[in-house]
Amino acid sequence: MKRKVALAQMDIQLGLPEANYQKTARAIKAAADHHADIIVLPEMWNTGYALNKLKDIADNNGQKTQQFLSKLALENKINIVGGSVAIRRGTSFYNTSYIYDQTGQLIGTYDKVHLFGLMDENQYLKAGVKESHFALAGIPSASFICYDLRFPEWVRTTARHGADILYFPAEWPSSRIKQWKIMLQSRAIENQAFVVAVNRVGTDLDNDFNGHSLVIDPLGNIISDAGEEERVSYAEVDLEKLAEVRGPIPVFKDRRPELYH
Ligand SMILES: NC(=O)CCC(=O)C(=O)O
Repeated sequence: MKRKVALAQMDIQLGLPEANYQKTARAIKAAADHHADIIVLPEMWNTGYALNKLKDIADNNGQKTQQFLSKLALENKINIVGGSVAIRRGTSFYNTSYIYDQTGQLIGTYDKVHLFGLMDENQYLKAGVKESHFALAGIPSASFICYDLRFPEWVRTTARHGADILYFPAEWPSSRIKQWKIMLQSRAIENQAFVVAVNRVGTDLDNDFNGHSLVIDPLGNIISDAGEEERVSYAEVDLEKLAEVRGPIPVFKDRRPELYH
């Protein structure tokens, strides 16, 4: 089974949701025109890291984003891993993913579990507490958000329930892009899964972002690197490869969880 994945490596307008919704809609339509099965968006694509303005610009209960993604998924017959958006739920703010299938049904949600202090998330956001599992385009999958990448124990905790593709939407600054690549390759190898990771480009008040959205196979080979420009990039994932990798080295079967503390 093969699937074409589109990676929306976008610039994000800081604190300007309307402009970002419009750009995201264009990216989703472009991916559908290229006959992609799945499109993946970056982290916090509605607001960027305008965290001190969340009271005014966060999406209330994620309602606008949910309607927007559902409609675009259905109209364009495309599966959407909705990166993440800043939302308000009750009196708290979250960094939240919504995942839609191509009929416009919400099939997964995820609140970022590990908040990134260097970008002040811990001052403004509440952390999630749950794993995300979903079957998208017929593929058992799991999603994380950016800094979650640095916690292999969390990725493993989720992946051990079975995930053929691990999604990592991000706003990962260029100063640490070497670490981004190495850790994404590591998560792919150790979990014997494809990794699809979408980073933004552009700048905000504190950071420069240079993309390098990646698709990585279960052996850690980079299948596609979107480079440093704003673009929607495409890659094909061949799920047959999973059995070839997992058969001879069955790491999930060989785990010794009784020894891990
Ligand atoms: N938005 C994020 O979570 C950034 C994480 C990051 O840059 C890191 O180095 O980790």
